[in-house]
Amino acid sequence: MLILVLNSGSSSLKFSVFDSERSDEPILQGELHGPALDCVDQVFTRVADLTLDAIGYRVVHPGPKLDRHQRITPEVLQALDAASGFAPLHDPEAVSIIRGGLARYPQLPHFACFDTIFHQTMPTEANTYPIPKSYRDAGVRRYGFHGLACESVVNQLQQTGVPKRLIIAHLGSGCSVTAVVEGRSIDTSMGLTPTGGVVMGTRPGDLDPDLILHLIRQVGGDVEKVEKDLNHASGLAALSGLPNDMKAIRKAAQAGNGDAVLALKVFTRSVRKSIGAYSWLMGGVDAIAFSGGIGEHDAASREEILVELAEQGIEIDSALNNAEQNGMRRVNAPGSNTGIFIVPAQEDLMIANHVKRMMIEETYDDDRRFC
Ligand SMILES: Nc1ncnc2c1ncn2[C@@H]1O[C@H](COP(=O)(O)OP(=O)(O)O)[C@@H](O)[C@H]1O
Ligand SMILES: CC(=O)OP(=O)(O)O
Ligand SMILES: [Mg+2]
Repeated sequence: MLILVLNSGSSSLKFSVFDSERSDEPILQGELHGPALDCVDQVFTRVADLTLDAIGYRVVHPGPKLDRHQRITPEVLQALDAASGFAPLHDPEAVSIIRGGLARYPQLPHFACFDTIFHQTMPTEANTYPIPKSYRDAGVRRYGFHGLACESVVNQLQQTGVPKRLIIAHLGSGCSVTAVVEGRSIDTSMGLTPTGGVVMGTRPGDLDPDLILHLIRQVGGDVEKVEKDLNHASGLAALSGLPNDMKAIRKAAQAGNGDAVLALKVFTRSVRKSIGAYSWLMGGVDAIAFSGGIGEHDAASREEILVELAEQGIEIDSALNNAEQNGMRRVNAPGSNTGIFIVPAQEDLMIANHVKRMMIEETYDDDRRFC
């Protein structure tokens, strides 16, 4: 079964093709940057010779109504259009990519897999905001994102046994920290939207709520401008004055650029605070896993986030942390009570697995209908 997976993140369109009966390794994979529809056209050219069986799309925010990964129908598309305001950096592009896919491959089944599903195990006290009931009744709650990435981290850690109390720091263009107990999300830093939580590439993370009202007043009530500034022009990029690229920001900081140095300090401090809070919440932490472009590749961020925690039993091994390696690996010092892992996010494989499962379930349902 050949499954094309399209993962549109805030800074890239990643694509993979899996031969799902044969291997967990994709037969084709790539990453494109630029306008979503140009990127998706390039993907369709690259896969033109393949006989695809299905397409799976990553969608960040499904809105309040869709509560499972599912086949894309006109009703699902309508719900996703309505949800676009919840994730302005992600959903409009994902929906236009889906429409491009439906137009190019009308005969194929298309499936949407959501970032939120993994976090449905959060207890009510974790997903409830202390705001008036009328808002809560209209779907205003913590949803949590990067769920497919978190699911893939948990799956990969199964090789060595999933630690009971795990914290996942998914640090990519968007960044989040998730507390996981026995493989299930119990709390996560992103909230109603993927703009909240820890500091990110172009997003600020959590802010004083009245700060946002203050900004809106400051620009004469122009909500769209503030929304754009908070999603596209904040975070590491705003503080450093550089593009949203950790490699460039690190290089500038090493060359003595004070704004870049401050940006990195604000970023690593916010992730460290979030890890600390979840460790306290769980009564301790057995393992910390870093994933995402920064989490996987930026050794300095990992080191800065976990510096001087040896007394708390959390100690990174500098040589292991700086070793040029790929794949899942353990980088804690031998004496560290807490395991420290680098785990590549495999959102694409999770989507392919869900698509395969949904296709099998649909066949089974069809069989039953024929009985
Ligand atoms: N080798 C590297 N060293 C440091 N940072 C890296 C490296 N590779 C990627 N990154 C950073 O990872 C971030 C993008 O993460 P990624 O997970 O790919 O993004 P997306 O959220 O779009 O999926 C960028 O800040 C990028 O600079
Ligand atoms: C939810 C989110 O922020 O995703 P990404 O990191 O891919 O932009
Ligand atoms: Mg991503």
